Amino acid sequence: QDGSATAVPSDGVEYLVSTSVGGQSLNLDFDTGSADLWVFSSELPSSDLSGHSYYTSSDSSTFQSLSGYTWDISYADGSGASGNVGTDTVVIGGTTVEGQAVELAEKVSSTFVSDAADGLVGLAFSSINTVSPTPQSTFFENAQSSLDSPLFAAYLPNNADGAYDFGYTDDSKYSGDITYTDVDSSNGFWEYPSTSYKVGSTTHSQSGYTGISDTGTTLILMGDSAVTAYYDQVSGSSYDSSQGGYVFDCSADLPTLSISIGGNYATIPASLLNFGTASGSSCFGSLQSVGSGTQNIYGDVFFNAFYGVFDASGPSFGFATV
Ligand SMILES: O=C(CCCl)NNC1=[NH+]CCN1
Repeated sequence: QDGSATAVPSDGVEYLVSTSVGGQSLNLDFDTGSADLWVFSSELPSSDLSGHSYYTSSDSSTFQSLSGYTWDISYADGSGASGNVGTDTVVIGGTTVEGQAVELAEKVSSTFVSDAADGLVGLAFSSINTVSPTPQSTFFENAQSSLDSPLFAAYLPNNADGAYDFGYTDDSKYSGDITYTDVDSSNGFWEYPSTSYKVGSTTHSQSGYTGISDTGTTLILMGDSAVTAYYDQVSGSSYDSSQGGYVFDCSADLPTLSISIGGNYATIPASLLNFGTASGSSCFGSLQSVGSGTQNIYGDVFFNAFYGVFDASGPSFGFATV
């Protein structure tokens, strides 16, 4: 059954979706860059639970334990969590999955304790699900057969309520056409070639690079050559290790950044490339370094500008202007 769930921006870092797990409501972070559905649970130390809603399996009449199953995930930003596993009924918007693998946290890293999310819904491919001894399917994979089309879409406008649509694309949320590109899911991500970019109107190549569409990452993370090329065009910008990235004067005139998605450019407006005040009159850039490797990560700032369509037939990824 198709449906749409509201995604609420939370302290500018993520978008949370109210989700029912065994009849218990939790605010979860939908993450197209990972494939585990995990929740804060009553098995955590009580000191980790303050400020969070959490799942208590013994309060759910539909919970079934998966005896001996465990999970342990580490994210690219260094955060992580681990615990045990069961199944329960999960409802998101109008879409229900019975027997969904629900990963109960027994441990979470400090970032999650201080973060608003009560857990994550992984929407990447189950080839990277961390459950042992048997990787589990994602909510989307389990829901696919009940959807009109095997796709979901992310609508995450800047500083405003957005949505995740399941089973259909909603043309009231974008303008123009949706441009699709083939996805290579061999690494478990919604990944595609991303071999060039533009800083303003100047084109640069980044041969061999790919991009990953990742709603679980906040910023746009690219290779150091692209980041350097961009901030070379922002007078007064600098890398400030104490702030953890590139900063510039808040009055700086920023160029646009166009990223290639398959063979097509998506242009991020300059306004979205200023992530906001770092300290005093210095502002933090929405473009930062991904570090090593050739996989760029296109996070929520990308989705602030583009409606993103994740289509399992193909698979393919599509984008359209918000
Ligand atoms: O871990 C990544 C990067 C995958 Cl390429 N994204 N997902 C996520 N969830 C929490 C922090 N980051």
